[in-house]
Amino acid sequence: MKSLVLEHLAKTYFDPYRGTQVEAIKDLSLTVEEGDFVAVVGPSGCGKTTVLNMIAGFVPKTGGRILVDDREVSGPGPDRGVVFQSFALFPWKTVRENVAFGPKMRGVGKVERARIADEYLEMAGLSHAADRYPNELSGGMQQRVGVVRALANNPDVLLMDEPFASVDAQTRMTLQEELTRIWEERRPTVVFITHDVGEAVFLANKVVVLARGNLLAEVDISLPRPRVWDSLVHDNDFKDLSNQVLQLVRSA
Ligand SMILES: Nc1ncnc2c1ncn2[C@@H]1O[C@H](COP(=O)(O)OP(=O)(O)OP(=O)(O)O)[C@@H](O)[C@H]1O
Repeated sequence: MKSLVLEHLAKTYFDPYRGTQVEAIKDLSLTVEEGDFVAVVGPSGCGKTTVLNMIAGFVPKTGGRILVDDREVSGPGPDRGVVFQSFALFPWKTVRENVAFGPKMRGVGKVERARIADEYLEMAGLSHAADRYPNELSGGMQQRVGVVRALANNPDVLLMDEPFASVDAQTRMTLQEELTRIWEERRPTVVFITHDVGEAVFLANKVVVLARGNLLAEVDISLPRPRVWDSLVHDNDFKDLSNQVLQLVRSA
């Protein structure tokens, strides 16, 4: 089953400062199968965030089609969950209320949405923080809440835009391992944008390399799971794949 299909997607911005058009995405076609984990990499300005924002429905496309589960996307919707670099949690709500917010918007009753929130919080090792407020949590914990808040909505596609870029290196590795564990357990369809080639290869089943608004390459990552840094960091296949993707990004 195909969860997400991009067909000849294009985006041209108007740059008001220069008075010129910017072709951010030229002609991009891509299929993401249900339950797949795709990471998108490429040099700064190649159009990664533009693609994600078009899939999310935040930025209107200027050409092509986006299909989620065979339905054409025309704006934001609960079928697509988004996790940003900034945590974007509601500061006046507890962690449990933040996670329960999506189910609440979908009309899920109070008892059931608290149950859903507690289930996801337990999965992310956050049960102890359920009654705390976001400003009482570390950046890494806030980002964990951001991830499970998006998952609790049961989206068809989870869109992640450099979600771990603003936490320290140690926390980032822990979050990457947790995300792979959660993904293996729930198998959501994920599109994950990152600058970090190692992160992309560690997390994904497929790495997509963009270059100047076009698809440059798709690299299958068939490393065994579960993936943990302690073993992968010494793994020759991991090193070879990371080098292959790095060369592609550098040639882009
Ligand atoms: N709102 C906008 N108006 C005009 N041009 C834009 C706008 N947003 C992005 N662009 C341009 O579109 C191109 C792609 O930008 P985008 O942010 O999608 O790239 P990116 O690969 O995500 O970059 P980075 O890795 O630096 O975040 C760039 O040339 C950028 O300057």
